[in-house]
Amino acid sequence: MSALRSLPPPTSDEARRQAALDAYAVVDSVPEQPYDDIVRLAVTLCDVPAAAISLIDHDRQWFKAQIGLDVRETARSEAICDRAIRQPDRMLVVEDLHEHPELPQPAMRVDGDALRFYAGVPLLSPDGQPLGVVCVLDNKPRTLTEAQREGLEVLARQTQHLLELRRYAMEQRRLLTEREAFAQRLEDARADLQRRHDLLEHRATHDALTGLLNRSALAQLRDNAEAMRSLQQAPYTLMLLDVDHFKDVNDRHGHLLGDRALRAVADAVNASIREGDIAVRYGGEEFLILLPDTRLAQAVQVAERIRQRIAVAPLPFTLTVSMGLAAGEPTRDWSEQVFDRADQALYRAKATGRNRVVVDDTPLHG
Ligand SMILES: Nc1nc2c(ncn2[C@@H]2O[C@H](COP(=O)(O)OP(=O)(O)OP(=O)(O)O)[C@@H](O)[C@H]2O)c(=O)[nH]1
Repeated sequence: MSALRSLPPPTSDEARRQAALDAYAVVDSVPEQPYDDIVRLAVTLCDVPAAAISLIDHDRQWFKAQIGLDVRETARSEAICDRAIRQPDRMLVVEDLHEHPELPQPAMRVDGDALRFYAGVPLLSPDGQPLGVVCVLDNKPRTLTEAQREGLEVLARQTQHLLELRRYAMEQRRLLTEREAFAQRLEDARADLQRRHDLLEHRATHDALTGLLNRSALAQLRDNAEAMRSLQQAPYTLMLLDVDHFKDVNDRHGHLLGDRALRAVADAVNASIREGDIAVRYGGEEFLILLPDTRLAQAVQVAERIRQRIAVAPLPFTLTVSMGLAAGEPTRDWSEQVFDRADQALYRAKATGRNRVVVDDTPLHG
């Protein structure tokens, strides 16, 4: 039985049909067991030597699964399946192809012989676009029983389900990838924000010229529980360092070299102190260095190292500094009294000739 004379022309909106097929990304995919099982069932059900799931892709038909055929694809022009999708709501049955010279006579062989019998049920997308066909084929004329027709229609519906599952899984993967990309963008933005925050915080607490802590960071020291604990548990030393005749350095060598000299002081300080010590650019050419858990005698050695490093700093002139040191008691606040004593020591270092380290009341070097 066939209804060939009433077949409509090729589907008018081929672009939409092709787009519907493309959405499954199934053409040229690897063989898959569930589709192979369907053609195996079709062969058994209809008692034929060949069956296929054919998808009409541009100018070819491509078999997602097939049994009994000698090719994996053919030109669309010789595909009876292409005729079948022109009446998407019905099964196309050609009982004997020899009686229909108006139909393509495919070159492919069915179990070694020319194709004679064809029955195909169109596969539709949910919005009714014909994608291809589940078909059974034989190399001799024949017909299908009602039960076989119904069974073939069931297999076509199962194939459609498989295709929908495939599209659903792809969509899920796409959404997952999108979500991961979004989460990554969020994480990047968070990290960027953190970097900016860190940078701002660094700028707010560090001196731009020397990279040492600035005075406002020193003011925040009282809020730093760890730093305060170390000052409250062991003797510490406070040092004040002031560059000698720095006004002359600027006047004679210019501000740029003056800046370089301040960086050289910072380098010398950094190279002489240990982790946990606190170095602050306290004013223009004044530096404050806090050495937790350090007795005065040790601190004097550190101060001497700083002074000597500065004396040999790679500058086009000799730079000297004066330093005043005072001991801090763990039970006492480090601020006013200790600072005042260190300041007085510094004053004495200046007054007694500069380029020296003075401890509280006693000049140790000069
Ligand atoms: N190049 C440069 N100079 C600075 C900076 N901050 C402060 N100064 C200069 O440091 C000089 C400090 O001079 P004074 O306070 O008179 O002290 P001094 O010349 O070092 O003399 P003594 O401390 O008595 O040895 C001033 O000329 C300031 O302009 C800075 O960031 N860069």
